[in-house]
Amino acid sequence: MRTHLLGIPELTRTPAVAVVIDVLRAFSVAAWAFAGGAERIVLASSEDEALELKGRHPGWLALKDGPPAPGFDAVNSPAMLALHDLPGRTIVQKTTSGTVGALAVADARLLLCASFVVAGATARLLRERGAQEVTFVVTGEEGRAEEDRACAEYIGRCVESPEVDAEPYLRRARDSRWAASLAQGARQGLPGIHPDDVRLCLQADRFPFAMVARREGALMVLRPVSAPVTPAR
Ligand SMILES: O=C(O)[C@H](CS(=O)(=O)O)OP(=O)(O)O
Ligand SMILES: [Mg+2]
Repeated sequence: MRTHLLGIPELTRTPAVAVVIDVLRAFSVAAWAFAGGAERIVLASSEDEALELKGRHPGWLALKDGPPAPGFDAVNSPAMLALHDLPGRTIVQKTTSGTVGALAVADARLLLCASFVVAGATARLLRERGAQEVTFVVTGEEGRAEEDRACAEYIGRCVESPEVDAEPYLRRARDSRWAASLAQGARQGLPGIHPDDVRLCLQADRFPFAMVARREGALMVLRPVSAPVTPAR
């Protein structure tokens, strides 16, 4: 499988197959939300759109990154999201990097959103779909975020090999600038960051599903899709 790692500003055309990576924290949060029973996640293009959707659908749960904000129910923290009643819920998510990256490749034929916790399942789905060429959108730090690059490289290796040691990739993510920044934010008690967030994000293959984004009417919707276990190439 041929792979390309591109930052959001480097996207000049829509790839046929795109895997949008945001380890810290948007697509780890999304995975934990599905594991907690959430039905779907609507990827909003702006905070205003998220609030407008929430206004029209009061049962939806509006989530944004940064500190808690008026009108929003949740923050972009896997640990704090677990405190909400999630089964069957629709979440509207807007973050600085992850959701922006997904919407930048919304017209891809196959669009997956991924992080370490769904990495193995993402690789299995790519293998099942016979992907020959994949563009990984490295959402953090304009394509330089080490936690996202490590995750992309791990998924790429998992497509090709039956057994890949996740530890070197996780170590790169643990040593990343944004992991350190979140850990420091947690120590300082900054709102919107929980001390368990980095640990919850940096677990390889925790969940058996991949996450597929598709247009559903006017909305871009992310849903979990079970990924069958198939032999590596
Ligand atoms: O909430 C996060 O961890 C980040 C915030 S920022 O982009 O680093 O300012 O958002 P995300 O879109 O999940 O990377
Ligand atoms: Mg990020």
